[in-house]
Amino acid sequence: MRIEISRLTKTYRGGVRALDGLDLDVPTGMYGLLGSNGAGKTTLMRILAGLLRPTSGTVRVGGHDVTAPDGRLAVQRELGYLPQDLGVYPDLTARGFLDYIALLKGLDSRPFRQRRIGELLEVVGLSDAADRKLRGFSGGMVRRVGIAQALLADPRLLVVDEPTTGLDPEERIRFRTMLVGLAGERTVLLSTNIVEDVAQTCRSLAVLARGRLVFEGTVERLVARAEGVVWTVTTPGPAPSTGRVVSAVPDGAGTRYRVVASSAPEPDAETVEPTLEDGYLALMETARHAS
Ligand SMILES: Nc1ncnc2c1ncn2[C@@H]1O[C@H](COP(=O)(O)OP(=O)(O)OP(=O)(O)O)[C@@H](O)[C@H]1O
Repeated sequence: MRIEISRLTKTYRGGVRALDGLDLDVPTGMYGLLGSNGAGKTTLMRILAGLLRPTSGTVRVGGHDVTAPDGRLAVQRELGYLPQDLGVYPDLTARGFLDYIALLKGLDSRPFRQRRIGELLEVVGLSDAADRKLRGFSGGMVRRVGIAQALLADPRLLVVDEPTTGLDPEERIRFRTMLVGLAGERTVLLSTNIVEDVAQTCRSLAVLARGRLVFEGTVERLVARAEGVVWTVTTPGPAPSTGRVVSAVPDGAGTRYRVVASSAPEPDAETVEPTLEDGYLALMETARHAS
């Protein structure tokens, strides 16, 4: 299910311009949306979900215009949304909570709800915990309940906003692998500020900075942005003063620095293969200097 965004602007009351003339096409499959804090990701997700009106511009999801009342209803039927701050009722069980949300979504038939909820608990790997109260769930388990509620109406578009923040490494990996499994025929739009999550799950991505699109394309293309500008150097002295230090690891009597810089940060620095994180940092450096 394709998302077509054209000249999208959102200015909040008070004057903050969260989206500034955004043009973006999102294809079917798993798609990453990266950006630092305040870049406009949540604003975009909320507009897609029909929860927030843009100031101007158009957003079409599967051909329906989200900004028109008819279109918004059509899109809401096709879209599942996991917000950053999904509130759950700690005294409900996972099954009870999903049943409650299903009723709110208008799934009136009890046998249908029971069957659907059973299937979804299986999909998100929570069948064994289905009748436990949410109070005792880990962060990753709560997010998986969140995905299950987003999938209740079997949407063709799944929008997930920073779902792995605060999860431990194993939960993060399990969660993002589950998202890949859900992509297939669906579009899964994964908004995050964790570069590694996109590197491990998406073929293509967009990067936002201050409400503008600063990159759109494949993961390989963003990695290539850092070709020839990632260096390592080991020194007993302080960190190199040019470029952006990506990592600093104690190494013998000194420290091994990984640096993104347009020229060698030290005479004996050597270039290394870039990662997506390096590509992202190189891009952000360029975007910062351009503004
Ligand atoms: N309701 C609001 N009223 C006024 N300004 C807002 C509101 N919501 C967001 N903003 C501002 O809009 C900008 C974009 O915020 P948004 O939450 O969309 O960014 P984000 O990329 O999701 O950030 P984060 O990664 O921190 O969640 C920020 O400057 C933010 O302070």
